Amino acid sequence: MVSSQMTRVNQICLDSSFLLFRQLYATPVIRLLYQPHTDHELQAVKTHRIRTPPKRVDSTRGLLLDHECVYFFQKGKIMSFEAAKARLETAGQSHVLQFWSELSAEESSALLEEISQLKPEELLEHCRAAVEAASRHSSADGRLDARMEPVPPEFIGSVRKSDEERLKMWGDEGLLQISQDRVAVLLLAGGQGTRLGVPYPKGMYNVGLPSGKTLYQIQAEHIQKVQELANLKHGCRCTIPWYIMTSEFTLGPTEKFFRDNEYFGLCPSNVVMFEQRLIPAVGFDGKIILEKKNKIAMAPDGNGGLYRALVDNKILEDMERRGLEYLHVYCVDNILVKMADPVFIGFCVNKGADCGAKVVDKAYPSEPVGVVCRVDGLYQVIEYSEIQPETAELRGPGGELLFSAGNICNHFFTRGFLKEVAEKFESQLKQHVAIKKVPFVDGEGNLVKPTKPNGIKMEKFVFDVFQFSNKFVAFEVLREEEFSPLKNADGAPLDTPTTARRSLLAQHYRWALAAGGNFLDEQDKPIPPKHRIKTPQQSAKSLHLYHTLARVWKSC
Ligand SMILES: CC(=O)N[C@H]1[C@@H](OP(=O)(O)OP(=O)(O)OC[C@H]2O[C@@H](n3ccc(=O)[nH]c3=O)[C@H](O)[C@@H]2O)O[C@H](CO)[C@@H](O)[C@@H]1O
Repeated sequence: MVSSQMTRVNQICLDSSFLLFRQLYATPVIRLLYQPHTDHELQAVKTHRIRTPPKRVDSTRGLLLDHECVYFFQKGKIMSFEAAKARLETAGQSHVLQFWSELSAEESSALLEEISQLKPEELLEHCRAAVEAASRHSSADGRLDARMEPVPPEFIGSVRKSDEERLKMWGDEGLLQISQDRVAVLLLAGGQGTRLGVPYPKGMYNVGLPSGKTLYQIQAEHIQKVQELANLKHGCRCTIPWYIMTSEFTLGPTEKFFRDNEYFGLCPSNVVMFEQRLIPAVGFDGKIILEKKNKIAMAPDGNGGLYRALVDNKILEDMERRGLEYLHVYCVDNILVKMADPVFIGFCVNKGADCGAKVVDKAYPSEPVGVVCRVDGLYQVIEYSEIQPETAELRGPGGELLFSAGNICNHFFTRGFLKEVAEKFESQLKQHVAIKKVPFVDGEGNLVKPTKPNGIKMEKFVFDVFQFSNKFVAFEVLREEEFSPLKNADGAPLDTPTTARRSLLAQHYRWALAAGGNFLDEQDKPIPPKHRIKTPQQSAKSLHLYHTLARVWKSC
């Protein structure tokens, strides 16, 4: 059995170091401490005839060698306790190993694995930047309000203000690009969804529709429908690949959910899941927070972690290999999201944009959506948590909100632009700071749930690349057709499962009416069209537009 007094703890690579190790030490018996679960590990077990453990499954990734050394896999690097110690010392974080002597073999290997993913220089810089950002956070220095200006109207396309012919032209362009396999969608699904409060990824949520469909299923079916429309119009068999960015918290359950549901009819090779990085939470003293004796408090690096994850996981190469030129990036929780929307894609392509954002008219000044605007002449989103209430309430000459372009986290990027961002600008992306209550272990190893904020979490935002664009465009869409986010649990006034469900049902009701449908009651008597299910923002003008859009989609 594993001795807790380990003499050596090392980390090896399955591909080369593993074999080297076998030759050097001529170790006859190798046993896994956990059930292999990735293809890579299963393959290694077969190739190297590693003895798998009895039914005991550990969360650690370790190999037990018969002379009481614990080795474990980690992407080709070798890490010993000494190396980990040196690494942490360089970064001023030696306290991470303070409980080392108390850890079991499994616990220590898990901690080493975590440390092996942190580069000392980056860690040092991360902790320094976190403390600096936190001190700026509480002062007014970093505020951009005084330098904000609205997006000039000529840079905003609008469903509301465009005639049927123009919408059709954009829709046709979008479908043409889709039919030529040049368009993919990318879902940002690495967030922890803390506000909704469910222990599984948000995309698996069922808002209580009569069909019982989850957000993931609705999205998968949407992809299929757009492919079908393009195929019908152009007589082709096109594919819209679906990239899904997850994090350590969401990858496993998301993969399983898709497998269990047979990818909702999509071809698994066209659903590409990858993981964004996690970064440590930092205390106000610049020290990494330990959430367990052997576990650093880690969180995803924000949805702007996308750009690093695209490189880490070779997604841009995958796009190039598939001949993809345009990417529609969106967030997981908007039940009305129109993925690969031909009108939006066509609009952006037609304008020669390398970067674009869908927006809706903000419903009220304090609505929790970012606003698309310009700061010192560059396009930017100022997040709802970073704008001052006085600025959000500013009004133009006609009484309309000055900063009304509400970001709905629907972005268009060309592959060329993403490549440029990844190569040149990723490291310049702004770090946003959130001061949070982060549970931690105290010096005696007791778990403490803080009553006031004690930790700094740093995040990058997906829209912070707008400033690097050569041609940015915004596209205003109808809220009632395209935006109903699921953020909070039922009981909250807005953005709940109930509001999401109602929005989708109301949309389908309008579509049925627009298509000439009638609704019958239980006695088969026609029910007069009900306008009371309209969402508050609906107007007679937008009702007209549903009809126009329905016609455009039908004719595409
Ligand atoms: C930073 C950002 O985009 N903010 C937008 C986001 O705010 P909001 O605060 O709602 O952002 P969320 O935290 O829900 O994240 C948006 C999306 O990013 C994903 N995610 C988040 C964190 C992470 O590390 N990895 C990751 O993939 C989430 O899973 C989600 O799909 O949506 C609102 C509309 O609903 C917009 O008005 C906000 O401007």
